[in-house]
Order: sequence, then structure tokens, then C-alpha cells
Amino acid sequence: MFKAPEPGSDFTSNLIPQAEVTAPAGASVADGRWLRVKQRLRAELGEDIFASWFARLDLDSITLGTVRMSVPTRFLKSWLQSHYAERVLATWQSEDETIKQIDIVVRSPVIRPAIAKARVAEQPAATGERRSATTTAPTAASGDAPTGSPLDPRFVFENFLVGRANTLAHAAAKQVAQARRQDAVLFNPLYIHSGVGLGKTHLLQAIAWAISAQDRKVLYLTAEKFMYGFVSALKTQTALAFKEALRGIDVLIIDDLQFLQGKSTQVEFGHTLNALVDSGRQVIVAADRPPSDLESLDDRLRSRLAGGLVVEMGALSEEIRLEILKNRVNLARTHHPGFDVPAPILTFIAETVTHNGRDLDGALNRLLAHSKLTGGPVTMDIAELAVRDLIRPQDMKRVKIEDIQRTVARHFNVSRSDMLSSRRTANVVRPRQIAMYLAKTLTLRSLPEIGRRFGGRDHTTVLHAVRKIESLADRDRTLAEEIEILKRMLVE
Ligand SMILES: Nc1ncnc2c1ncn2[C@@H]1O[C@H](COP(=O)(O)OP(=O)(O)OP(=O)(O)O)[C@@H](O)[C@H]1O
Repeated sequence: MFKAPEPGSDFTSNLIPQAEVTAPAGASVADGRWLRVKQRLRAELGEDIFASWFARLDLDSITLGTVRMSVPTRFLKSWLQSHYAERVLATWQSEDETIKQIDIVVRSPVIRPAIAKARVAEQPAATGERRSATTTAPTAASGDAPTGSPLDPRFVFENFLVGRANTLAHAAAKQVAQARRQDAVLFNPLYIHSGVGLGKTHLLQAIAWAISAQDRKVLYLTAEKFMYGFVSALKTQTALAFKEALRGIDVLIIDDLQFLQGKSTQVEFGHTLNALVDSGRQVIVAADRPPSDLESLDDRLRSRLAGGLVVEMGALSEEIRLEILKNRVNLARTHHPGFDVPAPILTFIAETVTHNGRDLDGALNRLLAHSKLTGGPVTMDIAELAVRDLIRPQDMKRVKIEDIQRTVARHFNVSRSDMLSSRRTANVVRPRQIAMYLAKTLTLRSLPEIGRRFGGRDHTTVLHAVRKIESLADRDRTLAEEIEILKRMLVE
């Protein structure tokens, strides 16, 4: 539980005006506040951090000045408590002065550990409703094996829409899922990466469901679950059993690898990866960035991960977004036959909610809530309200550092290799600094990573470049405009 700090600490600067965010019709006052709190956190912390740590934080209740929220894992709870408790409390207080403390709890697990197989209990349906699924979740078959992370019954191949952005990842996933035990392993490990909410978990879980229907033993784990499994096994001195159980499966699937932390856990993961790959068993990994950018991982592990097939999934096209929405409406209608969203409204959502699949789900959840609570039809007005906070001001495409270097070099008529070289002549230094500045502002790469990509420079050099360009652009309008043009060339 986190209580209010003494007055004076200020986490609420940079707030967006209340009027900008409106709760969809049918939502309660608490829901409306919760929406605004999330909106503020997203605006203040940025999309990446928000999606990593807050996307799975749910509001449970508000009683006597205490806001109770829940998350699915202990890891997430302790991370939020140690890194964001004060900020979350302050953001709540900016919405409601009577809030005195927040309480983050772990909600009951979806899968209860069982001796051999775990059963998926209640899962959110396509649009936030709960539905019971009697499907059996894949886990390793041994009694000592760690239980898998919960699987969503909707995340199967049949519900995965394929388009240009994910054709290769989908084909590789299908291939791996359809292989038989005696088949030679084609790409190992299979490493899938993409930005937030673009279908990695869906694809990984689809593989897990497909393999579990065969005679192969599959284990799907989030990196958090792997970490906790390993750490608890160490504590209870059952680490050996844990390791053996992991190495005794046919297919290991690890999601959100970017969260794998701690030297010993990484070493253990590396050993497991090697043991499985070397013995011809399949490993599939997903993360929000390519192996080369997983800076916290050790070099050997990174290169082992990069040694299989690395596939990127791009942004969802408008066409796929529309198909996903139609698919979700159909899924929801199996439980709520009265729910209908007219075609023009689906097109409107597909056009406006461009960021990721999770936001599409969010938009439909709100429409379903409206439809259930009011019994009224879903109109364009309702839809506009529902998606308002899901429209991102900066719907940036993923910009690559190489593209920045090329575009800036072309613009200033220098060569890219000069920009990466150690040359310090004025005609090269300034473009290099501008390119570094753009790399920092248009990508999520860290300073050391940017330094490495610019001919192995130190992170302090990058920081200096960023500050230099910021201060020059403050005073020099021509430079500011030039930077704006470059940004547009890269982003649009
Ligand atoms: N191609 C697709 N077809 C159908 N649904 C999709 C597709 N891509 C994304 N989605 C949906 O979007 C939502 C978010 O997808 P998912 O959780 O798989 O994203 P992710 O890439 O794992 O995100 P994160 O990086 O946050 O872990 C899910 O409901 C998923 O079903």
C-alpha cells in the first residue's frame, strides 16, 4: 500500500486539461477518473513505458480514500510499487483530492498450478467481457515442471489476421507449430519482435495452442514467469528439478524477453536455450526489439538469439485493423448476440485508432460496455467519445537509425560513412549531431545504443549532440525548420 507523501513532491506537472478526456457514455464516475488517470500517465511517461507497466493495471475499487488496483503478476506489482507508486498516487490525487492511498494487489491467477495440466479459467472475451473457457492450457507434462503462463483462448491462429506487416512471422510461426517431433528443426530459435501491441503474444500463444493439440510438450512462459520460477526454485532448493523440467520439453516459448533481468536468471536462460537448441528442440522468443538492442543481455546470449530466424512484425495496416475489429465483433456476438457495430463505425475506428491491436480491443470494449449498460445502439457519436483518448497525437511510424543517418546525410550532402567516421570537420560534425538528435527523439533507443550505431561513440557524445542541437534550434529558426522537415521526411 502506498500513502501520500508529505506535501511538496510534485508529480503532477505537465498535466493535460481535464476537459480533453471524456469517459464514454455508460461509464461510472470512477471509470471516468480511471480513464483520465491512465491518459495522464500515458502522456507523462510516454507510450512505451505506459504499455510496458500500466497496460495490465486494472481499477478494482475506490473506498474511503483508498484506490485499489490489480495486476496479474507479483513482478508487476513490485515494479509498480517501487518505481511508480508516488506518481500513480499523485495522478489519482489530481483527479480526486480525497484519495489518500493506493493499494496494488495481484489478481487471482488465471491458471491454477496443477499436477499435470492447468485449466484456463475465466478469460476476457474479445471485448472485455469475461467468459469461461474449458480449453486446456499447454504446460510441460512432468509433475515437477513449472506451470505455464496463462493462455488466452482467443489467441489462436484462426483469429490472427495476416497482412504485409506480419506475413513472414505468421508463416514461420505456422511452420514451427505444424512441425512434427521427428521433423528437422528449421529455424531455431525463432525470434519475433515488434512494437507494442502488434500481435507477438497472440502469435506465440497460437503456436502454444497448436502444439498442445499434438503429442509434443510445450511450455509458454513470460520472461517474468521464467524469472520467478527460477528464483523460487533457487529459494526452495529445487533449482535442479526446475532446470531439468525445462530441458525436458519439446518446445519452449518465452514472451516479453526484454523483461528478463538478473545475471543468474539470464545465465540460466542461456543454458536452457543452448541445451534445447543443441538437442534439436524448438525455442521461440518474442520481444519488443531485435536481439542486438537487448542491451541488458549478455553478448553471448544475444548472439545466440540472433543466430536463428529473427523476424520483425510491422505496424498493422488499416485493412488488417478493420479485419481485427470485425473478428472481435463476431467473437463478442457469440456471447452478446444483441451487440452490433455498423460498418461505417468500424471503418471510423480502423482509421482513427492506428496505434496497436490492444487499443482496437479497448475501443470495442467501450462500445460493448455502452451497448450492455444502456441497451442503446452504437452510434457514431458514442464511437467518437469512446476512441477519443486512444487517438495518439504522434502516431509515429517506427523510425530506424539507419534511415535517419541516410536521410540526414543526403540532406546535407555528406556521405553516411563520413558521418560514422571520426572526422571532425564542421560540414560533418553538424549533420552528425542532428542525426544523433533525431535518433534520440524519433526512436526509443538509449544513448549508449545510439553512440554504438554512430561509429562506436560514447553515450556522453550523443548527449552532448542532443543538447547542442536543442539549444541551437531554440535560437536558430532556420535550423529548427530544417529539423522539422527532416522529421517529416522520416515520420510521414
Ligand atoms: N494480426 C493480428 N490479428 C488479430 N489480432 C491481432 C493482430 N495483431 C494484434 N492483434 C490483437 O491486438 C492485441 C494486442 O496484441 P498482443 O498482445 O499479441 O501484442 P504484443 O505485440 O504481444 O504486445 P506487447 O509488446 O505489449 O507484449 C491482442 O488482442 C491481439 O489479439
